[in-house]
Amino acid sequence: MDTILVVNAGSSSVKFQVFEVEGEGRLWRQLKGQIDGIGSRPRMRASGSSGEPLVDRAYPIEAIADVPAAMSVAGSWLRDELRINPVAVGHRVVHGGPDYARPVLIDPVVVSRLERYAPLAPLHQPHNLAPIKSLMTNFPALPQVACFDTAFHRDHDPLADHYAIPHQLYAEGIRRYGFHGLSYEYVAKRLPQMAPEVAVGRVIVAHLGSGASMCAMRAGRSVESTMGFTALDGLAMGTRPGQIDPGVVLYLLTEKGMSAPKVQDFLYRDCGLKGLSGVSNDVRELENSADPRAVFAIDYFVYRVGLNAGMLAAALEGLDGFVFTAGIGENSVSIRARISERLAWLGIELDPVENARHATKISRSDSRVPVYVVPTDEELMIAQHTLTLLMSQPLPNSKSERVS
Ligand SMILES: Nc1ncnc2c1ncn2[C@@H]1O[C@H](COP(=O)(O)OP(=O)(O)O)[C@@H](O)[C@H]1O
Ligand SMILES: CC(=O)OP(=O)(O)O
Ligand SMILES: [Mg+2]
Repeated sequence: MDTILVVNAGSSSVKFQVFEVEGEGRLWRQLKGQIDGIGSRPRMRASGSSGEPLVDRAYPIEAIADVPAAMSVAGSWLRDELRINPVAVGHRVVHGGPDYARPVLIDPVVVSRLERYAPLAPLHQPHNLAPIKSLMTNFPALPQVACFDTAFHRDHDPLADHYAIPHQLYAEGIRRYGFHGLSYEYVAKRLPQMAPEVAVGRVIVAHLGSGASMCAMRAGRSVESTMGFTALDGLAMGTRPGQIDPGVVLYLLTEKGMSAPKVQDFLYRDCGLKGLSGVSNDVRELENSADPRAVFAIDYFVYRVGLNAGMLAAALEGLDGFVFTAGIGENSVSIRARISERLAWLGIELDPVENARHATKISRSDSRVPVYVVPTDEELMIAQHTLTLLMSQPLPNSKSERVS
């Protein structure tokens, strides 16, 4: 059986899926799993093709202290316990820089180019590249494909992807890229099946996870994003502040005497919900906490989502639909309700019963703007891109020939 393994390292989770490749390029999901709660309550869960549980293990916080540790636990489980032996591996790589506007078959030149973007995504890029490099060393003939978070946003109008800085810096790659593109691409593919009349219009998609951003889509194409050059911008996140006056960064450097690496660590790891609450980066823990700072952190998150939705509605000059996705967007009934309340002025009216039962459409039938919950599937997008690239390439090993 030919299988494709997909690896998606986020900021608080490692997600993986295994797909069987059938003739004529069809994919069948064999296994879906994740280690989430990294930094709070690590837990590995996976299920098989019919949703049957394969594993459910909780770990002490220090047993899986970071993403590389999670990667190694998940890798051992797939390799040693399940004996997964894929014909290709597809990876989420957060930053494609100015070079990569679509998925690419990985070789050493690609890896060294992608390493240049590690400073632009220090929470992700090194973790995305580590398994690629280790598989390349141990299985040099194994095809690997990189799929980029930035790619879906690459058609932005120059007005949207420039900063107001001299053009020379844009040419050097200092641009507003936008992230979470694989998630938005999945939603853009799924929405026409659910609500074709909405999908052709102006839609805001709120990807609210540990990293969080929103995308303004017109007819399924990204026209604006809350994230920019790096995944620090926009909404407040688990450990990142979101939009912050660059003057604060200058102040930390010049007046507080923090070194540049210290400021980087601070902005990526100690701010956002974690910094504001002093309790946790994990929304589940904040929702269960009575600490006023935890309450404030969620209030802040909701407020900033509302503000940014206003900005994206302005970019779209109106709104025909709103979508929640990712860990918080798919699961938190109360945050969805509170954000929707803030967006009443845009024509959003939630149906509390449908919201509470996590229905696909959670707005009232008379809401001018319909609201949907679309569970994202970045891994499926990666598997599809990987297969498409495999089918267009002559492959080195015979086992993979059937795919092409
Ligand atoms: N049932 C839930 N209720 C509220 N928040 C949840 C729930 N499940 C997950 N989350 C939140 O989703 C976030 C993780 O989302 P996820 O999309 O997996 O992030 P990432 O991919 O960036 O690691 C965490 O803040 C977590 O607390
Ligand atoms: C880009 C980004 O923030 O990703 P994640 O949400 O997976 O951390
Ligand atoms: Mg994610």
